[in-house]
Amino acid sequence: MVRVGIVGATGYGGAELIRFLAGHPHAQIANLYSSSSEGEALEKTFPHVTGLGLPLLTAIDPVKMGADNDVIFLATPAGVSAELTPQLMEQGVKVIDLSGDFRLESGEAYKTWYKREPAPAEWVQKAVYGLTEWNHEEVAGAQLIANPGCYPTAALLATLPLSKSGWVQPNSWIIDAKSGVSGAGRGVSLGVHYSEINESIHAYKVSKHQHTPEIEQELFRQSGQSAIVQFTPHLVPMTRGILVTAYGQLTADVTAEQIQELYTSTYADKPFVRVRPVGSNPHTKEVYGSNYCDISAHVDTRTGRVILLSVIDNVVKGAAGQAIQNMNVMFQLPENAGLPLVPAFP
Ligand SMILES: NC(=O)C1=CN([C@@H]2O[C@H](COP(=O)(O)OP(=O)(O)OC[C@H]3O[C@@H](n4cnc5c(N)ncnc54)[C@H](OP(=O)(O)O)[C@@H]3O)[C@@H](O)[C@H]2O)C=CC1
Ligand SMILES: CC(=O)N[C@@H](CCC(=O)OP(=O)(O)O)C(=O)O
Repeated sequence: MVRVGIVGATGYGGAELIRFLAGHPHAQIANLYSSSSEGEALEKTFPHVTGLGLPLLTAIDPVKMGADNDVIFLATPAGVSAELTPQLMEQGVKVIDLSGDFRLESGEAYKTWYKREPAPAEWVQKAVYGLTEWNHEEVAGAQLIANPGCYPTAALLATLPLSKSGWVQPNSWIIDAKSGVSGAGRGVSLGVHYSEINESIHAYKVSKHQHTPEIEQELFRQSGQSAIVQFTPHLVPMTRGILVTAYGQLTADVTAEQIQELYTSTYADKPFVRVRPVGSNPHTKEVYGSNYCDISAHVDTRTGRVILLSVIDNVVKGAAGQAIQNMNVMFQLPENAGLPLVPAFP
């Protein structure tokens, strides 16, 4: 059994890690760490985990944590893992970071978009970007995984096959995205106050969102062509789910059926990407609570654009589910071990 430690267990990412790991056939929750609730039972924060026999929350002590776990998930805010990770890795333990601290290769870019100091470059270099479907081999050999951001997961799985094919002008991508409120985490603020967001929708961080350079970096890494993307996130009054609508200018007369064929073959052996029929419109509810990313393609012959639709559950494929998928690959376990295959519907 893989011994798992979770830092940030009292947050949404932590709660979802526990939901999947509690039923994982090859992993056991060995330690739960908290910076605020040391000595408490997690049931006090999350009654929904009552009866799982979880360990009590203990204090974060990076010097001890390496020996007590085979892998540690860091489901913590930006800046925390930059500090903890080097100390943990020096003890040989594997680390899967759900935050953005190790995703951007450029420290300058991190500073610009996250508005804080980057992790030391020598540690950032050790990180493998954990978009499992595209980096399987590197993930298998990694000690440190930078788990992708929620929006980049939905956007990259949708745009990468076409970016690589050369059928779309690289600088033409426009990525319009909508997210449920759990994407902002469990912390309370006016921006997620029920009466301010319910029955309303708004864009935020227009042209300034920290996932923009992450999407551009990975489009370049996988396709070899640099791309400047226009990315606009929106907050919608639902709990979970992301819908990405990606528009790209086609360079050739390509039909939706040809694009469908490209996507079907690209993702043929990938258990968590479902290519939906040409012209269909996936709903976030159809992946709710699951690790799936569902993608469909439309072609508008009038404008010469492809329109890709991509849906995920932000806390699952966008965070905890993908993190466990990466753990499975790192420990040579079945890629879907512990991850539910059928979404909760309705
Ligand atoms: N929610 C989502 O859909 C997604 C989130 N992410 C990223 O994953 C990470 C976790 O997100 P999420 O679970 O939503 O966030 P939450 O705010 O829900 O939880 C974060 C947890 O981190 C712990 N924490 C806070 N400050 C510190 C600190 N200084 N040192 C150690 N631990 C701390 C807290 O637990 P305690 O007080 O017990 O220590 C808290 O419960 C974030 O980086 C987020 O950006 C990525 C993709 C999607
Ligand atoms: C709805 C909402 O607020 N979503 C968050 C998701 C980003 C996130 O989780 O942060 P990192 O991926 O950078 O760690 C946001 O837009 O900032």
